[in-house]
Amino acid sequence: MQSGLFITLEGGEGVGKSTQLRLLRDALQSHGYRVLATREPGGSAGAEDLRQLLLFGKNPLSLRAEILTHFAARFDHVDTVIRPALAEGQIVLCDRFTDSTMAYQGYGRAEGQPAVLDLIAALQAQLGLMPDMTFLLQAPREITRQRLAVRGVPTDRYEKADEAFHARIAAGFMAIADQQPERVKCITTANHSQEAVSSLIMKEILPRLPHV
Ligand SMILES: Nc1ncnc2c1ncn2[C@@H]1O[C@H](COP(=O)(O)OP(=O)(O)O)[C@@H](O)[C@H]1O
Ligand SMILES: Cc1cn([C@H]2C[C@H](O)[C@@H](COP(=O)(O)OP(=O)(O)O)O2)c(=O)[nH]c1=O
Repeated sequence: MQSGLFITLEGGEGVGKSTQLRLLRDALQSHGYRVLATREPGGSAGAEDLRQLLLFGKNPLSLRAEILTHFAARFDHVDTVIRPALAEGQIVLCDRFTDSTMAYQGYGRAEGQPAVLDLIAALQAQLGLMPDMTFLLQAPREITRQRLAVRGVPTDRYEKADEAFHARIAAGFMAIADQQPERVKCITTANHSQEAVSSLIMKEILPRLPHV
């Protein structure tokens, strides 16, 4: 039985997800909550092995193989890390989840082909765990490109993809937010200061928190 709260952060690369995850973890811990901060692809020992393959594998995978590998990692992460933490009443903060598979593989690589979106939705249904809240961080691509340039040269498979791919991903995330407005909150000012973004997110989370 789930009794904790499952919160995910989504958006393109460099939009500030990892930064916000840390700030939220610290803020929630200072309110006395037990928090697990994790990420995808990865987050469990087995899933971290699959992350290496997905991001840095020498050979490309076919689209469906790539989707299934993201989900293989996700099932391990959910089964061995996320679900046990939620069962203990922890707040789980996760950097990316199934919305990223929809956006990157479904809308980015498959350009929104219905059969591919259906496959991802079916795998998500099998997983049987949806985030309680998702924050979609959005900032102009020019800003995130500058941030990534400071962070270093593009390294993994996805960061190296062309601009049209990244535009489809951004549109894909917006489509998901339009379809599920109750769950997905858009943070359209992710280019503002880290503190401003964090307090906006905390304002949304606070009413949903259990009493400590
Ligand atoms: N609100 C912000 N304003 C300016 N720089 C930021 C902000 N949030 C994050 N950064 C910087 O941008 C870069 C990418 O942030 P990061 O949190 O790693 O993004 P993501 O996890 O979405 O890829 C990092 O160098 C980080 O310090
Ligand atoms: C979870 C997930 C991630 N990805 C991609 C998005 C990112 O480019 C990459 C994860 O790399 P990561 O370095 O964690 O991303 P970021 O720089 O945004 O913090 O994997 C998918 O394509 N599908 C997925 O299901």
